[in-house]
Amino acid sequence: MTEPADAKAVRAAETAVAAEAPDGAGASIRAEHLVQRFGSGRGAVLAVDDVSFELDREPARIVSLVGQSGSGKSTIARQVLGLQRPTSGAVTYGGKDVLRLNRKQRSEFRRNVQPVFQDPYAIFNPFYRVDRVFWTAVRKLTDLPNKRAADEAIRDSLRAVKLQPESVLGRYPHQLSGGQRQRIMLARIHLLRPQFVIADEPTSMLDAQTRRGFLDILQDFRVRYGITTLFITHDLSSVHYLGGDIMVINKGRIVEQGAVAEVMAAPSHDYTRLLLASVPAPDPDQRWTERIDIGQIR
Ligand SMILES: Nc1ncnc2c1ncn2[C@@H]1O[C@H](COP(=O)(O)OP(=O)(O)OP(=O)(O)O)[C@@H](O)[C@H]1O
Repeated sequence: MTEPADAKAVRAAETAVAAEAPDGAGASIRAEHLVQRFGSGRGAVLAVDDVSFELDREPARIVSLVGQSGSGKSTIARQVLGLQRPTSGAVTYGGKDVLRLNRKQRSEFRRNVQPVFQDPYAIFNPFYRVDRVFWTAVRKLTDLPNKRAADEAIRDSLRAVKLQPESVLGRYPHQLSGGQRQRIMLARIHLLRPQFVIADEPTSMLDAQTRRGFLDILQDFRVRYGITTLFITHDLSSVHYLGGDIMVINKGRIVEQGAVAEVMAAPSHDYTRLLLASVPAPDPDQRWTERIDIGQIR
């Protein structure tokens, strides 16, 4: 069985050695003129078309990347995580190309930039208890002094995302709900305290109440621990709820960006207006599912 791409990404994020990881304070992530072309000739797809942006640490922010299915969002997430080599352009962390980091810098990057994906089930190995997710992270990415301290930290992290340690530890992934599995990934983030979270459609499989809880935790992490999140979604209701900044992507190009409140109040691009018009209400409990016709928009 081939390993799911998301599991590979989390495993890659765990190849760091904690002892080697300096704190990288103040480092920012920059996407510089990213282009991604898949295939060649008539079948070629231009998935990402000259995309640039910066994710700062101070102040910590939530930056949402919003667009329809196929607009290039996941490709950008993979580029930012160093999992996809751009056709041209680069992603830098602390001023260095993420694909050209030396061992020590890569270790720092892997520790400080953590992914969260849509389907946490793909991350878990069904044959192991969920505890393993934490113990692998503890072993590879933290410098907790002993087993007891690690166990306490894991339990703290579970409580921080409103999970009862006793009701999840010792269980297998299939014995938990989708919302619980996704919270476990948040608990893992809480344990690791990275500088950045790259969250690719993390809430699209969750019901309304669980989704709201998830968004509240991301916000809490920003305020409490200064974690900046790139929140990738096609759900404008969640973006409205989160606030912060928004980048709107259409056919691989960022067509509009700015503060969520401003862009939503006065969108300047036709595509953003269409997206907004299709939202039933700016409330994460009312999910945005309608398909819109973007054929005319450039
Ligand atoms: N490895 C690949 N090989 C070929 N084409 C690809 C590959 N990955 C993505 N694409 C294409 O690139 C375009 C952008 O895909 P991407 O997954 O980045 O979009 P997305 O906005 O994340 O979509 P969704 O919201 O459905 O996940 C799509 O046309 C997709 O088919």
